[in-house]
Amino acid sequence: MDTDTTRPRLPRTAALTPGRGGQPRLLIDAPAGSAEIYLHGAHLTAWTPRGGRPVIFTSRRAVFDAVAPIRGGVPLCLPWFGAGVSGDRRPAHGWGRVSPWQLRSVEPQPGGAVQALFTLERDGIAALYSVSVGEELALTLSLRRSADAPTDHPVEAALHTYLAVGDVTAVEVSGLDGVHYLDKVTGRADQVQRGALRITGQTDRVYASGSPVTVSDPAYGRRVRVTGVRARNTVVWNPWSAGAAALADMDGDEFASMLCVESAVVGDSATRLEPGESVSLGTRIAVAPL
Ligand SMILES: O=P(O)(O)OC[C@H]1O[C@H](O)[C@H](O)[C@@H](O)[C@@H]1O
Repeated sequence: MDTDTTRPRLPRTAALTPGRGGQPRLLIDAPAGSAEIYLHGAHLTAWTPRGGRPVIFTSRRAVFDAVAPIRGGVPLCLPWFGAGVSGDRRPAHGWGRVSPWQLRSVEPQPGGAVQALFTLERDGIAALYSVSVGEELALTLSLRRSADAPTDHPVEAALHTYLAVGDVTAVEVSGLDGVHYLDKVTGRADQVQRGALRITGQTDRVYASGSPVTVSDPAYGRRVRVTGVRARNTVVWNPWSAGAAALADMDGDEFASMLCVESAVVGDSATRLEPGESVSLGTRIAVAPL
């Protein structure tokens, strides 16, 4: 008899098994799509719509030791992004991606999807993360400051999605024309995107828009659409060869097969939560032929 009361009942389309490094991960094999989510960071490392090819990039050098953040997939950045608004917060991108989350439920959804819910409570913040795996991937993160917690730093969050692309130098990123952005590579604020974005070098930009962004990928013959939900920012990141070479958990050539398009609420959009208040942020990812 299963006496583990912390483990929810799973439908036949899901299994909780040891993954890489022996780390616990949820496998979902729904009629409309499959996915893999590690409890460490509630970190989704794979999503494939039924009959399609994988949409999410995870580095072949990613570390699965329940300590380091996982390189690739969808790191959850919370309750701050990078070093936070104050610029001195550690660990980078907050504690969400390096904490063990609890799996609360896994339920079949209409249309052949499966939804998994994860929770985490720390430092006066209760986080709820919903992952809906189907023909589309829908991720929703809610953060609530506990009623008795003192008001703290402004809250930032990002769904730091690593998209798998056939050749990053050939992709075109549309949906950002005319949007203001902070260029973190040059340090220049208040830049304006003109036309579609092409990736021709190290790219690290925080755009002031959460509207849909489309990555057209001729090498894979597909368009991947990332739609922010209540996102006020979109971060676009590629480390390029030199940046990837400097990362211990990414091979130098892997920069060419990924592009991060992150629905976010960061920087000037950070929210100061009063005790009992909450904020939520989502992203929806869908694929269509080119
Ligand atoms: O190396 P990580 O801590 O995972 O961060 C990877 C990247 O995340 C975001 O996209 C930031 O905008 C970048 O500045 C950062 O380099």
